Amino acid sequence: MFSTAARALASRSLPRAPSILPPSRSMLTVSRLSPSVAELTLDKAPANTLSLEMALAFSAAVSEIEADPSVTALLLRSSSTKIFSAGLDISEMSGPEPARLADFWRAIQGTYLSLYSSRLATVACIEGHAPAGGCLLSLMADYRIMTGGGPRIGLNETALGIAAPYWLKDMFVETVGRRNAELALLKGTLFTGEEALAVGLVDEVLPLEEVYPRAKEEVLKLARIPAKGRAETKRLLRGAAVDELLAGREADVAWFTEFVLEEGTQKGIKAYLDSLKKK
Ligand SMILES: CC/C=C\C/C=C\C/C=C\C/C=C/C(=O)SCCNC(=O)CCNC(=O)[C@H](O)C(C)(C)COP(=O)(O)OP(=O)(O)OC[C@H]1O[C@@H](n2cnc3c(N)ncnc32)[C@H](O)[C@@H]1OP(=O)(O)O
Repeated sequence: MFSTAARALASRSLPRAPSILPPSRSMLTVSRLSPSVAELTLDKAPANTLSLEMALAFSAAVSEIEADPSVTALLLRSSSTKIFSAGLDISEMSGPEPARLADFWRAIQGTYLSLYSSRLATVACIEGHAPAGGCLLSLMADYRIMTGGGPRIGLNETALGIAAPYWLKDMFVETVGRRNAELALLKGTLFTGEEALAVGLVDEVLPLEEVYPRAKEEVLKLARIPAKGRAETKRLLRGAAVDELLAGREADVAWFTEFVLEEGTQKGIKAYLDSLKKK
């Protein structure tokens, strides 16, 4: 839906190095809920983490769905009801090879550029946990429906000793408002569904068994809204944020790689990864 030039710039900046594996579709499945509604299911056990390959596969799948003019809406979900996505694959950032680390971040930027700027009506069906990069995936959708009670969602980067990039922080601020965002980002809060609803991070909270049926109902409803007006409205709402990242993409890559490669960050990442594995 954004300008052809912006699109071309976005795709030209995606990793093209021969060392990068082609996007694998085994981590994702794409199906149809109706002739005009696609369903994209994250299916990378055990936690739907965003590795380089997963991030590339995600953007490629969104672009392919968008390229079909008969599709007007997209439902994003996970094959697991326990974990929507555990966020960035931390092993990508532990002792990384710098060129791959830079490609990894370009691919993460690419997930944002593909879905946040999509002409499609998008609904995130969040049945399980969605911390950090998992929250990022859901924030890019137009509407979020989450399970109440158990799973958590939010940007917990600060609690991990890191910071969310400005474009993720901005999307969070746009969604929950400045003060709620400051409180949550500075503490690294992970919200229950009910708490997330109270700050506007999600739009509906339901018992697990009702989340997917309701998400389907909503996406089928959104698919009926006239596509052109909706796409232009999304461009007016989100175009400036997307263009800002497109213009400063490599500076953002430099920020991320420098931060991750620092000795202190590396120690923290290794300790966190070990703690996850020992759980
Ligand atoms: C550290 C980054 C450094 C610098 C980055 C700088 C800027 C970028 C900033 C922001 C963008 C976003 C960042 C992120 O997304 S960082 C990742 C944040 N994610 C988390 O903190 C979640 C970690 N996971 C969990 O808390 C739990 O797994 C969860 C509650 C989601 C589910 O719990 P459950 O008990 O059901 O499963 P587990 O046994 O814990 O996990 C299963 C399996 O998966 C592995 N796992 C989980 N999460 C990750 C991950 N994010 N990366 C890699 N691996 C992960 C876990 O170790 C288990 O593996 P195994 O023991 O081998 O089965």
